[in-house]
Amino acid sequence: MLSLCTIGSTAQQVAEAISAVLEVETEILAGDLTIVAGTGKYRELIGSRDEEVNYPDASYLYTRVLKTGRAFVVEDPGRDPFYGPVYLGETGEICCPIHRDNRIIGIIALVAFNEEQRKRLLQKREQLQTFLQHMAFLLASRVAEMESYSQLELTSGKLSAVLESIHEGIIAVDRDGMITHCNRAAEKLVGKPREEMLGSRIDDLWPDSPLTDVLLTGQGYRDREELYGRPPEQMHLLVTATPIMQNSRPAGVVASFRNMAEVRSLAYQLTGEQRRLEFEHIKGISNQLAEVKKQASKVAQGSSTVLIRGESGTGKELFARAIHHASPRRDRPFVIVNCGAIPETLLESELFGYEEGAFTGARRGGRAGKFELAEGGTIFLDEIGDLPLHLQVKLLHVLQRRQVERVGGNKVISVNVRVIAATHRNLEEMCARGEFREDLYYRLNVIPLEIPPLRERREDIEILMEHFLNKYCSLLDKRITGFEQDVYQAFITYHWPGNVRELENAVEYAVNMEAGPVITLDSVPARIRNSWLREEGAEATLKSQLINTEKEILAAYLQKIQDGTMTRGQLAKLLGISRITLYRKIKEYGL
Ligand SMILES: Nc1ncnc2c1ncn2[C@@H]1O[C@H](COP(=O)(O)OP(=O)(O)OP(=O)(O)O)[C@@H](O)[C@H]1O
Repeated sequence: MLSLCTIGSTAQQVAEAISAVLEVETEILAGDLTIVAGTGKYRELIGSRDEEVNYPDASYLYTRVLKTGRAFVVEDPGRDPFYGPVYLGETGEICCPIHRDNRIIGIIALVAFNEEQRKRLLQKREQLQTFLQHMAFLLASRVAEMESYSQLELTSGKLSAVLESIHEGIIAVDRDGMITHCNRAAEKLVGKPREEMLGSRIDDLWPDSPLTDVLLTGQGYRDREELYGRPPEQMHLLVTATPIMQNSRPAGVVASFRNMAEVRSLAYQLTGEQRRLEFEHIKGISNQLAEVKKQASKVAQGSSTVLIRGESGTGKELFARAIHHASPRRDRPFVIVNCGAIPETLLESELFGYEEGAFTGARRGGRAGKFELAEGGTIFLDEIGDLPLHLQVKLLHVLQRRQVERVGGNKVISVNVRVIAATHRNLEEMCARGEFREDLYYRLNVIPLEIPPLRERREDIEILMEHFLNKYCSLLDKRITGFEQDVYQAFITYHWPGNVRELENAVEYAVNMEAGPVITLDSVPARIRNSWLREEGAEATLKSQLINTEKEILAAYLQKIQDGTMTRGQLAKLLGISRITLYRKIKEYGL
């Protein structure tokens, strides 16, 4: 609660006005007996404390006023037992407490310093006491007023600290649409200093602003997407507008808004794909793979469109992710659209979004497309060869103008998105057959990257096997240390039509099946095992043919030894082998 000291100048004006009219001196004291205002001899004492405070135990006059809350009249200070020291030459006094909310916050006193003044006081003592009570009430009201004002100031200070600290832009307008408040975030989003905004009309700042409707109807709304400005500087905002009602009529509107791209980016960070993928996560030691990685990391820095070609499962998506995460867009969304997996009827709205009422079942308020969701980041258009012709035209427009138009709408939304497309199909042949637009092909093929199939880089197989073995052992909580030699051979010779994806699946299968400490041929998928056994079978036949031939040759010569036409030593020499080897072979073949 504020003290009387806070209204010192008002109290002084009151004291002087009273003295001027009544021709006696006036003294006003706070609850701790500090002299707040005074006339005559008291004027010099303002700010000091009344002499009475030096007699704290005595029930002197002012202490009694404060304790009892009553008014007192002192007819003769020198003889009054409660008056205390008459140190200024007082001859008479009327004093009255100043109440505020059941508490006494001070005293107001009329003091006589000569006989004439004393008479004047005592003659009209009743009226003067009532008068003092009114003055006391006036002073107390002023203190209350000051208190409300300082509370208001405090609240308003807190409120503006809150407004300044939030990330949302805030703009408030009065009933005439004049901007009365705005915060730092609003200055940043709108791109104008607050001095320019305050006092100007919202319509001038934001033509066709939705806030004008709220002023008219008194109906606010939450989280509605609105466009601010004109392309190319147009901004896509998420706005909440709340009317300020007074006597059931809108007296103003407060709008809070955020940049849609930031909202999405936040949503992406909180809920979306977080997997960061770097080039070092793309495993392999082949020169071919190293070359593609080198090219990809070079192009990552720019924002040109990339077209990744390669058979299914070669790692096209992996490369797209690595490019995004090595690029300056790494903290923005990486959005994937598989053009081959989404039904043609849905693909358009998936890519470009739709407006409310665009078709039956369209969501209220419409929905943003993947291009908008990727704002500031990268969109990965997988299986681009499957994009229907009519969407190829639309995509071409988006790539040329960097703007999207939602299905069923006429708003044009600027987008800043890097495009990485991928396909396993032969786009040149498709162009020749008229299935793929040539102009789009050239737009996409700015930076081509070709990932060779696994069978053309067999050096990568062993390292990939070990990489996936570690991955699935930790996922499945298994302790398998490696592969049997046969399994390596089987994997290296297999033709891998499904590329790395097939290899990954094969290792996952084997880790699941294997009960021992190393992966054996029995645990690998049958198609890989059988393919290997067939190869091994072919090898075995050749070996056995050689053995048979060797056997036949040896048998023929042994006949000569039996005939006595040749000795064993001569035969060994003739065949170019040692006598010991000859004996071993005779024994081995049972000759
Ligand atoms: N070099 C590599 N190192 C580690 N993992 C890889 C590698 N190449 C591919 N993979 C893995 O193989 C699987 C298939 O890769 P990805 O999906 O990138 O292939 P894709 O070419 O995009 O396939 P599709 O054309 O069928 O979409 C993924 O699980 C990926 O993590």
